[in-house]
Amino acid sequence: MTPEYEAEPAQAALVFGDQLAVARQFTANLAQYGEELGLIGPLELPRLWSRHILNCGIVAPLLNGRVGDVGSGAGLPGLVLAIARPDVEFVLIEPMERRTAWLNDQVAALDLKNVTVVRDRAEDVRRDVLLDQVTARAVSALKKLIPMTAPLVRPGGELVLMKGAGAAAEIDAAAKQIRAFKLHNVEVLTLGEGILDEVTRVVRATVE
Ligand SMILES: C[S@@+](CC[C@H](N)C(=O)[O-])C[C@H]1O[C@@H](n2cnc3c(N)ncnc32)[C@H](O)[C@@H]1O
Repeated sequence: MTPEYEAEPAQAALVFGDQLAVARQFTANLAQYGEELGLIGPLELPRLWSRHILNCGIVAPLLNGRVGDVGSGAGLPGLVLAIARPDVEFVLIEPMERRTAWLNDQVAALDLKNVTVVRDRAEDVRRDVLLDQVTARAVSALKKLIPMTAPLVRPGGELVLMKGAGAAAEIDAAAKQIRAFKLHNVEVLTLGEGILDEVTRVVRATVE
């Protein structure tokens, strides 16, 4: 039996459009198996849609081409974004076997044609094909995250890193890494204002 979890908010239709049924199925699967598989804590169930699914889905319009998601874990944001944007190709990079097994199961269960799961640490991923953009959420502070993610991005591509209210302070603390990895146009974007109950912040930067 699926444990009780947050009822679907009205904003879900706005964020996922004609992909809503797939997003709904993924959310139900995460509610059913997420705690047992150690992917989410029990406290997340009452805010599964608002804190996790919508918070990730709102990033979808920023993406294009071939996007890597570093440290996908339960599929946040990588799987959610792949659901929202079937026209974009996603590479989910996650070192933990239990988590890649979950990600592969969900790709099959949801019949997603635009997702590849790579079991590896970001630092060890083969770089023969560079990505147009890289996303990450809750993996590490920016000064550690930049060296992990920027080398995966093609020249002119972007980092789109989900961050909390401390995003600007993290940018200040990462000044050295921003210079070393030649990031430009580093900005904090606030997404979902007037739509979501909790806004989403991303640090977006262009890789030289
Ligand atoms: C706190 S979890 C966050 C998971 C998911 N992004 C989310 O927002 O719920 C951090 C994830 O990053 C992964 N991770 C840690 N170090 C990594 C690395 N060097 N390369 C890629 N993934 C890594 C972990 O295995 C874990 O799944």
